[in-house]
Amino acid sequence: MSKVRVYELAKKLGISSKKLISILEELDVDIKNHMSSLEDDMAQLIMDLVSEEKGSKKTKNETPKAPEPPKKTEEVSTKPKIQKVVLPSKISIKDLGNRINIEPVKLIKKLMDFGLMVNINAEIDFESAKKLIKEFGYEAEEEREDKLAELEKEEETRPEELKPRPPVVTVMGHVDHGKTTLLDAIRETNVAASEAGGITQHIGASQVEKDGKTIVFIDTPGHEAFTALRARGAKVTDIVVLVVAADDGVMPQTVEAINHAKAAGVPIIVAINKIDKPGANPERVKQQLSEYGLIPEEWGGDTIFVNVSAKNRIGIDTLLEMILLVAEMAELKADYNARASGVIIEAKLDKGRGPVATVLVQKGTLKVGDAIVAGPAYGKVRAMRDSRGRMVKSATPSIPVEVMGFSEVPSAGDVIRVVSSEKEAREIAEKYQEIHKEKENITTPKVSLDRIFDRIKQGEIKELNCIIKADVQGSLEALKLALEKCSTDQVQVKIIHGAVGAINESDILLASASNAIVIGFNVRPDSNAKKLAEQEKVDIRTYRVIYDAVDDIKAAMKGMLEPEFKEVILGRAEVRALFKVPNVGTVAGCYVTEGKITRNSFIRVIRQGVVIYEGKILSLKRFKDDVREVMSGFECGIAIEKFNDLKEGDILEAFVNKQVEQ
Ligand SMILES: Nc1nc2c(ncn2[C@@H]2O[C@H](COP(=O)(O)OP(=O)(O)OP(=O)(O)O)[C@@H](O)[C@H]2O)c(=O)[nH]1
Repeated sequence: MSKVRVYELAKKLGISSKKLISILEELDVDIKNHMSSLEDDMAQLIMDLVSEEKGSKKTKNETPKAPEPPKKTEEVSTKPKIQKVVLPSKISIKDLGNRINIEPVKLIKKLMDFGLMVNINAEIDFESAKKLIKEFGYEAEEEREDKLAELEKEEETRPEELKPRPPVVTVMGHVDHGKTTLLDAIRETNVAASEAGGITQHIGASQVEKDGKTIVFIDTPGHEAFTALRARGAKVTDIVVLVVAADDGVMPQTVEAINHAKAAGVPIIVAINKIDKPGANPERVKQQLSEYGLIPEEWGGDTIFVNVSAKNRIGIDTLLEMILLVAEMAELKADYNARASGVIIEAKLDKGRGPVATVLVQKGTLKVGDAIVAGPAYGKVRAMRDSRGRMVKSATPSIPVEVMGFSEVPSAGDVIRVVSSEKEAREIAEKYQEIHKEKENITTPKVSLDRIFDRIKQGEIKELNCIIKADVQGSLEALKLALEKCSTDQVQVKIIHGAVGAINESDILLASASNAIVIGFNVRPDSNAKKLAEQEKVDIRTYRVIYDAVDDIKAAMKGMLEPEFKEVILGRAEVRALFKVPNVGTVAGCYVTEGKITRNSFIRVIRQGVVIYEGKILSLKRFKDDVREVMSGFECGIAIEKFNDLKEGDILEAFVNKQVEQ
């Protein structure tokens, strides 16, 4: 089939262009109108889908969920038996259909129910394939050629072999509250006299000793780095030290850090810093933190607070003692004799030494000479250095080491494993590369409001995690309460983070790591957050009325979310100058930074991430002429109906509401 226009295809299929356009929009196909051309394979897919739909309407007796009869059965049985199939770690929809003798179009439709839009040649991973064919009465087993799966199986814990391991600590807190100074203070006070003058190596994590016990600190402070690793599936940190400056108190990033640590289920120790300062008020910090559930022991809570001055090296010893205490209570243990594995904390290409990576061993003992694999990188441990720069021959659980000998630079968050030979390491790395090089790598969709109901039904979701960002504290509190009240017996709505301000990258990372949706009330995502959300497949919903948000959540939980209108963002422009024009009002001289602005679009005025007005365009001009649209890279004059309070630097977001056909 050659290229075909939308209206031609609609005619061929005997449906209206409007209906076809809505199908295409469902499939995320980028089309402008009924004159747009479609690629061959897309046209073919639509034809298959529509004819399948028509077919299934005719044959009413067919129950699509019933298991297909097994292809070949040795014995004749009356009950449909669950068929086992062996599948590779990646398979195309087409091949999968062939293997289980089910038309690929049926598989595509089922995937659409799961929220995945794919074409017939798209490859899905084993887990997705397994879930998919389960719907058709098949059970999938992964092909044994996947050595990683074997290794993972082998990694099952042997409780009798577990021995205590050192805690791994991440320092978090608001900007300038003293995270870096505190880490420096900890490292310096720990350098033994004999080593004085010895330079601490920054390899990504540092090891310090206290009373003969070891504590490991992650060198990059902050909750972003912590949650980024977590979003990649790596759980590294055992304890969070939350630094709060005694003269400044709880600030927005203090709250972010608390919520990121809580979402990860990691215990928090509070270090009230800068107690040397004249304005220091540790009691006020305790009071403030108690509002976030961090209640000091003397007030009947179970959070440990330590007063410190990172600058004057006061309280550091006590802090270390408290870390050891919390670690002891957490009973951190690992099997020192298991096959070694760990997480890459940091990696780089060193001019002289080639790829080097800092590894935090989590299990077993990593030794020089071990064959290793981490994502696409493999090799043999040539040499290892500890955080003091000393060459070491082995590294036990929790101990950070810089490893040399990788074929290429692995990524932070990759799991490193020891395997039996370098050959095996190479094979596993090649397999990994093969799987990951395809662009159409399907990641499991995170929670999306549209698909909530399906996932509730499948028992996948018991808690609906939400992150709320709002323009003011009052609306934040109101929305929190209103949403929490939406909880039902089956699903609990849980607000894992709420704050005032624009939706930022850290919110998206937290959502990704915790499978949460992000709700913006009168605020918008900044552009980095928007990009990251697309990449991480995080669902962002923005509202201007609390009841709309509540209605949507309720409807999604009942499987009745039927948005009548879908908002489509056309573009953004930045206000660069303002002019007062008689009979018109304020005209903003703008520069279109993204997409386009059209005369009939709606405009949203955003100031520092907060939506301050929504309305219609009154006039759109290029020089003296009224124009229908202005593309990105051009300047224009915009006046907004009934709104004159524009300021330089405001962002004007143009959008239209498209009706979604039911
Ligand atoms: N008086 C006093 N000043 C301190 C103390 N700790 C840190 N500071 C100062 O506070 C400022 C910020 O400290 P940093 O350690 O850079 O803070 P940070 O939290 O790492 O900051 P970011 O990395 O920017 O987030 C620096 O000027 C420090 O010298 C302290 O205990 N007392």
